[in-house]
Amino acid sequence: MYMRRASSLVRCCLQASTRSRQSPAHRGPGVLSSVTGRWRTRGFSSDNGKRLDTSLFVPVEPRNMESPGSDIGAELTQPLNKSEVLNILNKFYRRKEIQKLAAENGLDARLFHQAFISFRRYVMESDPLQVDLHIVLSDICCGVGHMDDIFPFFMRHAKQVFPMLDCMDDLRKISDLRLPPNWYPEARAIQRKIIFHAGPTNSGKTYHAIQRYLGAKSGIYCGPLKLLAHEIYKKSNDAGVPCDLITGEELIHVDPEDEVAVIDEIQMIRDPGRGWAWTRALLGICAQEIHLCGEAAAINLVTELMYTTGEEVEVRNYERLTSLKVLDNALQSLNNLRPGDCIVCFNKNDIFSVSRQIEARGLECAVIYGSLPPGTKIAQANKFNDPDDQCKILVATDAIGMGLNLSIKRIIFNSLVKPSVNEKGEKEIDTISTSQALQIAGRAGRFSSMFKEGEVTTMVQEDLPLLKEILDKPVHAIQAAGLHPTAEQIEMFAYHLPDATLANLVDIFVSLSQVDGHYFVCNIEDFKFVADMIQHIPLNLRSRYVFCTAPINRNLPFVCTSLLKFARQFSRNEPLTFQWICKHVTWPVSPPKTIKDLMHLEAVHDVLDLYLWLSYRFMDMFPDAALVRAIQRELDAIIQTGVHSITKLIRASESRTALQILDETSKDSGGFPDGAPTPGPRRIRGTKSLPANAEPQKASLTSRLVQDGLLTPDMLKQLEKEWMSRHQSRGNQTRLNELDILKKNRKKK
Ligand SMILES: Nc1ncnc2c1ncn2[C@@H]1O[C@H](COP(=O)(O)OP(=O)(O)OP(=O)(O)O)[C@@H](O)[C@H]1O
Ligand SMILES: [Mg+2]
Repeated sequence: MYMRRASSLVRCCLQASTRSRQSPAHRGPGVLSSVTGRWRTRGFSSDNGKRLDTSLFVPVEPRNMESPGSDIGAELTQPLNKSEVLNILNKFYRRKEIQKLAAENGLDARLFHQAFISFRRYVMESDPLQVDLHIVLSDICCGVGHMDDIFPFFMRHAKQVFPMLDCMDDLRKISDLRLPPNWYPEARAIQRKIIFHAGPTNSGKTYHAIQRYLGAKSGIYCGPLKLLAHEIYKKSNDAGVPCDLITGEELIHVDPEDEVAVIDEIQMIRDPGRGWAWTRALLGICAQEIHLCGEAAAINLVTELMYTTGEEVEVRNYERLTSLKVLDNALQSLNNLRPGDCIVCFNKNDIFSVSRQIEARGLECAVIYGSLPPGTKIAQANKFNDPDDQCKILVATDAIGMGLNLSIKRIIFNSLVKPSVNEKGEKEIDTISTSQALQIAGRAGRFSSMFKEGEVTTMVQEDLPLLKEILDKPVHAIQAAGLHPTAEQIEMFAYHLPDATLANLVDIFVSLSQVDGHYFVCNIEDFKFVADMIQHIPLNLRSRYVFCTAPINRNLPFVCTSLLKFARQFSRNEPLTFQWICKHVTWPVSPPKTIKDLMHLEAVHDVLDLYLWLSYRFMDMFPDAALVRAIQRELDAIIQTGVHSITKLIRASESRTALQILDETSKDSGGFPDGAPTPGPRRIRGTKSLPANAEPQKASLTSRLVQDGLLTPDMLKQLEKEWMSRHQSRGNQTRLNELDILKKNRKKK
């Protein structure tokens, strides 16, 4: 997220490259030597000690090499006996010397096998066979040649199947990420002053950096959360210093140099998914003064990185401005809530469930989670912050977890486990880190708020010792900064490997890449996901790369299919007009009636965000940004009213959910799994999720069964289990969410 002090919105359009590409295979096989001993190149287990994953090398269908016309080989020698040739080839494959030689030429066992299969097929199926190879095979059949003489031909073929064998040195050079500072010559051309504002949460780091930003002639602020960016945006405009707001993770290059740049929450540089954006900002921003704000754990790394740019770092340390106390008692019951409490959950379902229970106690609460539009988040935050508003409880995800200034007295962790994606791109569920816990806890007792002392605790007593343990752990110094291959690097890779898909290119890139100890390559799963999704759409590489870096949530099917449609329309060179996008999102939209409607509207908001993000990059093809921004604001307002009465939506969803799930269950299982109902209680008592006014004659089979008392709680549980296992594989996230809500509500009963 970037904020720029300038009067007009800054835009950037990446230029599409039209450079023609030529595959190494087109350059011809070169001169072959039949002296096998001379076929030595470097192996792949590589100079940097890192083993290349050759499973990423996707074989390419070899191009037709035989000369047209008559079978000159047969005329010069004799026709080949195919079964004899097959026998020779198989022996060739099994020879230890050949395997060793192949390995020395870059073919590990896997590649050797794949290349051989392809070579054998080529030899057996070519008619006529290349003259030189025909002669060599004929000599071997006659006992005047040696089997090893096949090797050069085999290697020539292998290089066609795996073109990267021929350009490993080039590929290694391109993917050498050991000097990232050199990627930003404009920034290297100026001497920047780096000031690091270090300290715990709520110590005034951002405040001091922003004071300088406000005083400068021009400036840029970069931060991790939309809500935080809005906070700064508002502060700036309130102070009479106009500024613009740009969202999206990509650093937008603009020509003029700024006087001041603020990069907030610099410790995010270690983030396995997004760290690269901080590295890029730190190394690439052209400003006379760069103000970094964040945890002291980043000081050493930043100082080391700045040695390589020749820039000195001035560290300013801050102390916490207010006290923060970890309580000895958990909240235990929502009956113990007090004004100024914020319950932090790590998934949306818990948000809905908790807010519903709070409302059932006659209390009003504000709700903030990541996928809400900024306007809605701000409205909810304002409502909670407003001393005259009766809404004094906040239920939020860690969307409030960094840098924000809210009127929170006490943070209550609903749980301490959070799903995340690790360095390898794998999903994990783990307890939150000390840094995350400190950041979230640090929202309590903000200096600027009415609560000058912060408190932190958990929902359940058993979690409290763990919270204390997490908070007491030292935050280790950050070791490495994230990197991401640039468009230029990928483009150079594509030049050498024109037949590889973009996802395959980045995989090979990451596998080959060399980084020094100060950096790591961020996980690229989201990038690859989009790359695979749009692979079949004809796009030039630059445009394809831009689409792949679009910040989308790949768990939202509507957003993913929208990106796909955008890319398709783009590839046809048909501008995505306002009418087109309205039709696509079926604008105008109705206010949400259920949580599912709300989620859909959030996804529509994301789609409009995507449009705007792409419009910065491709102005001509996404020409109606102003109009889209206008309907996005309207949509934000519609979502705001929905969230305002979120508990009503939850209630509506609950009653629908029960029937929907039961319907689904009956459809999927074809009625009862065992045929006859088991004996037991005749009625599910207090199942509030069934509508009281359901008409028996119109209700679904399952709801009638429930009403007739033929479905017992145990049977329902069993059905749910089966339904879950059937649907899990289909990734029907919304339904599962709804089911979760239902289950939690039943537990309450
Ligand atoms: N010297 C000051 N004068 C007035 N207000 C201040 C001062 N220092 C900090 N504040 C206010 O205190 C609050 C906390 O400060 P700030 O947001 O800068 O903390 P931080 O160290 O950046 O915290 P975090 O690590 O959570 O981002 C803000 O509302 C800020 O405006
Ligand atoms: Mg801050």
